[in-house]
Amino acid sequence: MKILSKDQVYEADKATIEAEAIPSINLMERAGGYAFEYLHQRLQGQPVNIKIFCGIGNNGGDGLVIARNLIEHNYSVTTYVVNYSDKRSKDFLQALEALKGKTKNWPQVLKSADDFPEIAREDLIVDCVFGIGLNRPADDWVQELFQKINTSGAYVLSVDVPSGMAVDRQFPEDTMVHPTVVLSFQTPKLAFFLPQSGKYINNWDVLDIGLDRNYLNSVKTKAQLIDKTEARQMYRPRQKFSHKGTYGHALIVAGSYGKMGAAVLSSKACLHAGAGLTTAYTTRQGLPILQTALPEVMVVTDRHDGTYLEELKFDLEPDVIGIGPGLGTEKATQEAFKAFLKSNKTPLVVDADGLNMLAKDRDLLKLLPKYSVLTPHPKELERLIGEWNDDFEKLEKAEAFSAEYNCVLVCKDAHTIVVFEGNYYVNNTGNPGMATGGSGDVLTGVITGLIAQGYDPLTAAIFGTYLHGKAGDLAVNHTAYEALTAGTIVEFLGAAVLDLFEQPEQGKK
Ligand SMILES: NC(=O)C1=CN([C@@H]2O[C@H](COP(=O)(O)OP(=O)(O)OC[C@H]3O[C@@H](n4cnc5c(N)ncnc54)[C@H](O)[C@@H]3O)[C@@H](O)[C@H]2O)[C@H](O)CC1
Ligand SMILES: [K+]
Repeated sequence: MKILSKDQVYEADKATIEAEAIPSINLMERAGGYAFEYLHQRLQGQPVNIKIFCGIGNNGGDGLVIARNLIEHNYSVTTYVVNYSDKRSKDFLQALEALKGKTKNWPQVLKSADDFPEIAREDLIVDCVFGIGLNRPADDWVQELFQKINTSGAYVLSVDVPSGMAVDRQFPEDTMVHPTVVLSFQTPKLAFFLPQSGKYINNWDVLDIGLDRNYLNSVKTKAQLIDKTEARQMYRPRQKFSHKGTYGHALIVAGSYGKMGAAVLSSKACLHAGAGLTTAYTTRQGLPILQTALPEVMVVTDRHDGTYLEELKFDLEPDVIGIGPGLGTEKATQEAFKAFLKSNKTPLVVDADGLNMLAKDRDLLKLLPKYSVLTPHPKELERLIGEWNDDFEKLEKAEAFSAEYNCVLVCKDAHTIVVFEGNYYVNNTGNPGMATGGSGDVLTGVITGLIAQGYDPLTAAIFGTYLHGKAGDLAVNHTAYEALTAGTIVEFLGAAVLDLFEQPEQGKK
């Protein structure tokens, strides 16, 4: 699904008004009308006290349209205008006139914290204070209102975006409404998926407000959300007349003393992702461990007898190499890694200590083959690209890094974002149970296994991230977040592939 930027939403707005030759108030009526229907379907006339907080721009105007529709359907509604400015948008004023024509309970104007109403737990809050037009932090007293809403315990429906959240930058934390659900017009907003704002957004829905199809179909967005529809299109079916050679040979370079589990997990994930052959390269001590844990995996070892890798030489011609899990960053390993990179031409997936070694000796970055996949978690990413001030700057820096070193950067997080050639592929699977040791090793194995089969590195990174998260989601249906382990994620990789072709159950999104 395309994730439109703020400018693109305004352009889509304009394109719709032009294509349909309608005044802009019609679009507000449509957006507010659909938002009302969304609420009405769920409320079914329940006698709940609805408090609608409106700003003075078009988001506020949407709130007034929602209020009028609710009043027309006999809901108990109180409307407030949060007077953070004396200006009013044209459509807001029109929506206000229409509301005043329907009720004697005209909106109450709030000018300071003294004017705030009580908010009860049982109330339903409709948040229309700011939409995508927010361009600076809200005034202190308006932020106090957001805090009051947040601590009320009431159900909060934010219209388009949670008020106080900017869609194209990050304001200081804790200044936004924390919604129960966001009903976003036409497109989810990128900030929903970034940790600083996204941590407050647990539920969101997109409301199709009928913006111009031609515009929506042709617009190129920097960001897109990867869900089942997108992932399904990436899947490459197995061929009838195929053999293990068809699906490639993957090499996993991983493990050291006490961290052999990393080698086991990533090799196993590589197998389950469908690589034709998987070989693990590890220390001699690792041999019995891997051979016992995974009879399907071949093992090649360092000829030394140390607790960590001292040499990275093998007499194989793999199609792809996944390198890094559990390797450690001992000097000898670092030297072996450097020597390996100097001569290696095979596509790489680099993770964990592989990334740490790259960050320690940045000259090594230039030795990476084109389109290598790097899979850093936030701390590893910081070691590679330096500190960032906010989530948007992080993405800009990641983009610059990916361009400089010609690599696919998989920025792992609750919503992992794959960054490549100026595009952001935002993953929409996964859950907090996956924040557990070894989960990253599994992702490395999956991406490596997909590249072995012939998926290009970008697709492997995006699709692998999706499958990994989906496996975690399916696994957690059988257990608590707390009890989910990396090993269980591997066990559900097959189910994640099968799920690509399952229709959603009725009534379930
Ligand atoms: N295509 C669509 O999706 C449609 C969206 N609609 C709604 O319109 C808003 C955007 O409306 P806009 O008037 O541009 O902005 P806001 O209502 O978010 O903000 C109002 C106004 O306030 C000023 N401002 C910004 N920051 C501050 C601040 N901190 N303090 C004071 N004033 C501030 C600024 O001038 C803004 O313009 C969108 O989210 C949808 O809800 C349409 O109704 C239908 C089509
Ligand atoms: K809002």
